[in-house]
Amino acid sequence: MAVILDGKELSKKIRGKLKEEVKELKEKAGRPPALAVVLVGNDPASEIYVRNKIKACGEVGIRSIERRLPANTLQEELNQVVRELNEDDTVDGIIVQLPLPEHLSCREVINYISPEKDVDGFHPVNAGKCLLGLYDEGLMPCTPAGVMKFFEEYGIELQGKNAVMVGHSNIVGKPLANMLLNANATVSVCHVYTDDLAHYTRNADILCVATGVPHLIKADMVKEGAVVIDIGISRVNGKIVGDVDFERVKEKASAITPVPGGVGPMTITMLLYNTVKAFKMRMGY
Ligand SMILES: Nc1nc(=O)c2c([nH]1)NC[C@@H]1CN(c3ccc(C(=O)N[C@@H](CCC(=O)O)C(=O)O)cc3)C=[N+]21
Ligand SMILES: [Mg+2]
Repeated sequence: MAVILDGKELSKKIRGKLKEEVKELKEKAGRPPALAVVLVGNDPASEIYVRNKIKACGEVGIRSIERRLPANTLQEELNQVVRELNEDDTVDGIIVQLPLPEHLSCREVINYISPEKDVDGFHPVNAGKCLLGLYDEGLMPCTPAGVMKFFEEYGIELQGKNAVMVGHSNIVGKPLANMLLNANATVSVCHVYTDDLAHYTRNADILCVATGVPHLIKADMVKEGAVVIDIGISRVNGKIVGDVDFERVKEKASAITPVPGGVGPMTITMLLYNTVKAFKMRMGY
């Protein structure tokens, strides 16, 4: 049976350390690190995610600012809100909760976020630093960074391993594939158009899946002893499920992340981590 990679437990450990650090930083700077969350419209899932992020900030002592805008906000108005947050010296991190209403461009607003406050790591400047492996010089996207923390924490070797990334989104698949490559894994990137997906996944020592297709990965698609990272999150009949058939795959894998309780909590933990990092970089600490 596989080792369960526990994102709640690892989050607790990292958040505990962050809380201590925030306390010291607050004394030194005379103010705490601050995260601004911009939420456009009232998508119920986004409301929950934003609430969870704000709660997590409170738990480690990060100040949070919620900027709520109506669903019919114009692009120019949204861009303007970001510009104001860029100029506010007491704000260290800015995120614009996705997805945005149809008429708004996320690419356009992300380009307005000052790269040093881009705690989602979505700005092209941070994407470039991620590509180059300049992790310390910028802010890395939270979900891929959280996955890399699992490998670190559990001593999972990447060098020379066959790593397969299923999913090629800009926020997860591409940056995570790139981080695995920077760690000297041999990386294949697959996606919904891949012919014979199982051919790739069966050869994976490290299998990362971020497609949003519930239970796409069945046990017969997984190599004995593989490390399986499930980054999918869907709701099926009111139940949260990942992209991996957890119950069967866990019998075959050597390590696996559950959904919920795996990558999800680590995403929020890395958002807190990035906010503290942005604060330190901005203060010159
Ligand atoms: N600008 C922006 N940045 C994001 O990082 C971002 C976003 N927009 N839009 C939505 C997605 C999704 N996302 C998740 C974060 C945590 C959990 C999480 O903590 N999940 C829990 C379960 C939560 C539940 O019960 O629904 C878990 O997996 O255990 C899930 C999903 C961040 N996103
Ligand atoms: Mg076994």
